Amino acid sequence: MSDINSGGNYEECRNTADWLLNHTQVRPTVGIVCGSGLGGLAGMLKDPQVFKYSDIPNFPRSTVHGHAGQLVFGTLKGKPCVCMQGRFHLYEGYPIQKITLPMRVFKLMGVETVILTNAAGGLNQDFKVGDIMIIKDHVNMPGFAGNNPLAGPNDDRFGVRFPCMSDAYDRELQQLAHEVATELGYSDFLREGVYCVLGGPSFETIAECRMLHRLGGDAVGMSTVHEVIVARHAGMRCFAMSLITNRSVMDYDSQERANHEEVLETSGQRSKQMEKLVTTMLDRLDNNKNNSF
Ligand SMILES: O=P(O)(O)O[C@H]1O[C@H](CO)[C@@H](O)[C@H]1O
Ligand SMILES: Nc1nc2[nH]cnc2c(=O)[nH]1
Repeated sequence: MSDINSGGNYEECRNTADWLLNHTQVRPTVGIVCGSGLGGLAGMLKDPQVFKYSDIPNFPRSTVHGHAGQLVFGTLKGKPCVCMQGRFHLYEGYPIQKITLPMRVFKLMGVETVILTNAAGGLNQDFKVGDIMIIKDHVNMPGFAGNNPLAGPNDDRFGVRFPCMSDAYDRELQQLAHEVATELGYSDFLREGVYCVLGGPSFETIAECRMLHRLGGDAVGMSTVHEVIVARHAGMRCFAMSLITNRSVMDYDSQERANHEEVLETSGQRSKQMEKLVTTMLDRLDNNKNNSF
C-alpha cells in the first residue's frame, strides 16, 4: 500500500483546486479525461484556457506519447467543462493516489459528471478495431492485489469507507450514449462491455488474454478504473468509453503484436466520431430533466 502522504489527501487537492479556481473564471460541472491519442476533445472547448500540468501545483507530469499533459477549461455545448488532455497511469511510477488526484480536484472545483475515454485491446472476439465500447462495468485486477486508490485511511470529506461499485457506470448516461450513437449512424461500430484494467506497461500474453476473456472482460487496458473508483467515492457520476485500437492476441499462430503506435494510429482514425458522440451527449443533457448537468 502507498504511503498516505503519497498524493490525493484533502489539503493537497484543496490547494490545487483553489489555485485553478483562482486562475480561471470557468466553474466546471463536467470533467473529461482523454485517453491515448484521444485528446482532440479538448480542442473542441470554446474559449479555452490551458494549463500545462507542470504549472499546476501538486499535479504529476504526463510521460506517455499521445497524452499532451495539459488541463483545458472552457465550454462545450454551453456546459462549463474541464478536460484532461492526457492522464496518468500506474506504470508511469506514480503512487495510485497521485494518478487519481485530478478526480478529487474535479470534485472540489464543482464537477458533478465525469466522462472518460481510453484506448483498449479487444478481448471480445466479436469486436473489431475501431469499435467504440460503452463501458458498463469493470474488473479491477490491481485491486484484487490490494492496489486500490482508496486504500489507506478514509477521508469522510470525500466519501464513505466502503463505496458501492455496482452502479459505477451511470445507466442513464449509457442509455443516452446508445440513443445518440444510433442517431449519428454509429450503430455498426458501437458496442458495450466490461473493461478490465491491468497495471501495464507490458501488453498481455496470450494466456493472460484468454484468462481475462474467460473472466468476463470484453476489453483490456491500463487506465480509467482507478479514476472511476475515486470519482464514484466522491459522488460524481461516470460515463466511460473504450476505443478498441487492437484485437487482443488469443492464438499462438497469430502474427499480430500489440504496440503503442498502432494504438495511436487507430485512435487518430476514430477520434472524430468519439468527439461527436461526447459533444452530442452533452448537448442532449439539457433536454433531459433527470440529468443534473
Ligand atoms: O488508457 P489510455 O490512457 O487510453 O492508454 C492506453 O494506451 C496505452 C497503451 O498503448 C496504455 O496506457 C493504455 O492504458
Ligand atoms: N493492456 C492493454 N492496454 C491497451 N491499450 C490499448 N490496447 C491495449 C491492449 O491491448 N492492452
